[in-house]
Amino acid sequence: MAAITRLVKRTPYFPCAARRFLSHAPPHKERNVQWVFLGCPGVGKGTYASRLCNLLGVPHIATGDLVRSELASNGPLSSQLSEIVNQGKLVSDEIIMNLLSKRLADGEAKGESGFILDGFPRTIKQAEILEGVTDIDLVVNLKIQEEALLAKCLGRRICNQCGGNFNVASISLKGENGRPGMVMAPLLPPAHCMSKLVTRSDDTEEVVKERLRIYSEKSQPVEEFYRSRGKLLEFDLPGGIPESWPKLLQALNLYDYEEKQSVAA
Ligand SMILES: Nc1ncnc2c1ncn2[C@@H]1O[C@H](COP(=O)(O)OP(=O)(O)O)[C@@H](O)[C@H]1O
Repeated sequence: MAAITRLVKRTPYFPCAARRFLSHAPPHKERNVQWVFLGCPGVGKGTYASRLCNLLGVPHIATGDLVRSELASNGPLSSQLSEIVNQGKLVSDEIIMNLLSKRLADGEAKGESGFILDGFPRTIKQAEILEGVTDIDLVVNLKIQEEALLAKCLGRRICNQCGGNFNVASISLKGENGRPGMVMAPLLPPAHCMSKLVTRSDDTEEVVKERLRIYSEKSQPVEEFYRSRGKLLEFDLPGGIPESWPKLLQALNLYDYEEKQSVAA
């Protein structure tokens, strides 16, 4: 992680300069996982990435969270960011690299190692920068049927006290033309969060549609970037968390690992 932090700090967005630091990357076996989660808005990247981070003991670094906390800080970037995010557009690579660099440096100071990145990289340029500074072991591309994405974004609720993510959408898609049906039960908060639920300002129908459009234009090419490097694991979510979590662990060869962890706990 030290190498990526150093690099991002010194050369926020120049991939060529970034490559010079590659030799500082720690040897593969001596470090924790360095994974990336890709997927459309609403697919559940945050939910599954944060569960895996708890299991593996690595930080969950979501660039969307970094953007939202910068926004909430009312710092010099706040009004610019608020305009971009509320239109469903992407923040510039330069701003994202600076926010990420700061997050990595803070984590490094606390002794963090490894990571799961969620929502980054989102453009080919970001993927190239990342490739120039560190080795990504695996990229998980989460997918669900397109019809569910909008409903999942509109149903998303966040507890403004504990930060927990919930979803009030109840999704039921019929199977057709060989495609299986899918049921996703709402993910309801505990009673003490109920009165504190808020909706993200960019989770409106108009903005979600724009985010989905931008995903297919700017972020889908990132899937191909990793596919061509043999790093992409495609994972079709079969339903909600109860069905999907065990299958995801199997796909990642972590099923036994989770059992051992829960026995040890
Ligand atoms: N890697 C990134 N590059 C550019 N903008 C980003 C990036 N990550 C997050 N953002 C900004 O933050 C917003 C929210 O991101 P995120 O929470 O990942 O939402 P979602 O995946 O649900 O669209 C994005 O719409 C975008 O404006």
